[in-house]
Amino acid sequence: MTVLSDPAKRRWVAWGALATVFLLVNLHRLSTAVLSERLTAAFGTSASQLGTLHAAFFLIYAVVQIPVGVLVDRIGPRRIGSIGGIVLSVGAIAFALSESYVVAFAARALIGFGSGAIFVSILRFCANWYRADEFATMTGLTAGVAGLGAILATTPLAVAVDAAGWRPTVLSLGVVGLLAAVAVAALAHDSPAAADLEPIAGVPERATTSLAETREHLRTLLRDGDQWLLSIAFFAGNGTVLTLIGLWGVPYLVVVYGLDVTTASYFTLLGSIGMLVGSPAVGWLSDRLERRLALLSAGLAIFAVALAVIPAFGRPPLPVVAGVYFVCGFLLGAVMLSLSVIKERYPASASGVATATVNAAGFVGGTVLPTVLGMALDAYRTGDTVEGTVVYTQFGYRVAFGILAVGVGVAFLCSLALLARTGRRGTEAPERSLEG
Ligand SMILES: N[C@@H](Cc1c[nH]cn1)C(=O)NCC(=O)O
Repeated sequence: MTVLSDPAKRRWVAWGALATVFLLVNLHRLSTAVLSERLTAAFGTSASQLGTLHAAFFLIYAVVQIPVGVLVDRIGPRRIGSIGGIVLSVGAIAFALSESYVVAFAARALIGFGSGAIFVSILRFCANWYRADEFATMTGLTAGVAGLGAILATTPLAVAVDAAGWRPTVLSLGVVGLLAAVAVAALAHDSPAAADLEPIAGVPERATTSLAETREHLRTLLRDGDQWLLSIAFFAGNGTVLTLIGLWGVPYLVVVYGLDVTTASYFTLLGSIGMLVGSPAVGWLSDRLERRLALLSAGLAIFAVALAVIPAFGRPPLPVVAGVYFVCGFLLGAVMLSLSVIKERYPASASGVATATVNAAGFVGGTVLPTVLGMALDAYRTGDTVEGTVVYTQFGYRVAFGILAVGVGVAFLCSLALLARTGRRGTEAPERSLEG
């Protein structure tokens, strides 16, 4: 048997193609920090226009999650994943060639639109090609790819942009994306049977989902208390990491510790490294221990306590801050278990829409929390700027990080409520549940 005809090997090649597209998603979504000066020079953007360009991606990404989940269940991850890859790559090419802010904005929106299709397609692909007790590992590995993308979007992207210019760099990413999307179409069939391969032991063949079934799944999800608890936990956990690593983690260090932006960004890099290692590690542990909710709860408890160190002390020693950033990135791995929990609460035919619903909440968190923190910090402006960063008082940052710590604390309480509800119900999940 060759790599392509052995289903146990073929799934890794196909996952690799999907993961390559997801790596590009993460590079694009976090690229604005490195590109900011060039974009300002190219389009004459103001700070708020640049912020809008960046935020538009996250908003569109969150909005398309549930429709993508529905489509992935009905049409399959191969078509939706490859179309998403093509759309985001065309968006990247258009962005690289754009001559005005309006065109650049539309192109960036297109990148967000196509990108929104990728992660949920990968999860549905994994549900169709991997056993239930491999799902958290695969989700964690995929989330680890996001950590790698976050790392590549820093110094490596800056080096490439310095060497080749921003337009050729983004153009090249677009071309690589097109090739990866073609690889997805060629390799990532919806199931082993769809690829004319033998079934994989322990992986049932999935039927496609009818429109009536999809409607019923959506109705059930809307009324499902477990879904809301998981979505709140994911809103706070995922939103906090996006806020810390993506926005406010650097200005806090610049203003409160007087670090320069480059040194401060090493700390957020530690957070991304935490994400890269923590997501696969926690996913793997969850599959080995056959525990989801207990690990989600323990992870959220440590996450909340670690984060609370900053508001509690205001200016803890720098190695402690480094540890906090790393731990927050690492424990995103525990937060990602929410997706395995919701998948196992629903029949296989709903795995796309179920995971998409919770993932959407995480990206609403990534859109709302940075703004909430910005509003809180605005109440504590000093009127000065350091290295182009607006200065807020140390107390302002204590309030801001306090909001995040309380949010993750609420997520922890949600996980406890889920544990209690699950304990009361016993093992009732329609699909195989790893936890009673
Ligand atoms: N690991 C997350 C992405 C992330 C980065 N910072 C905070 N969250 C992930 O993979 N999420 C799923 C997705 O759709 O990107």
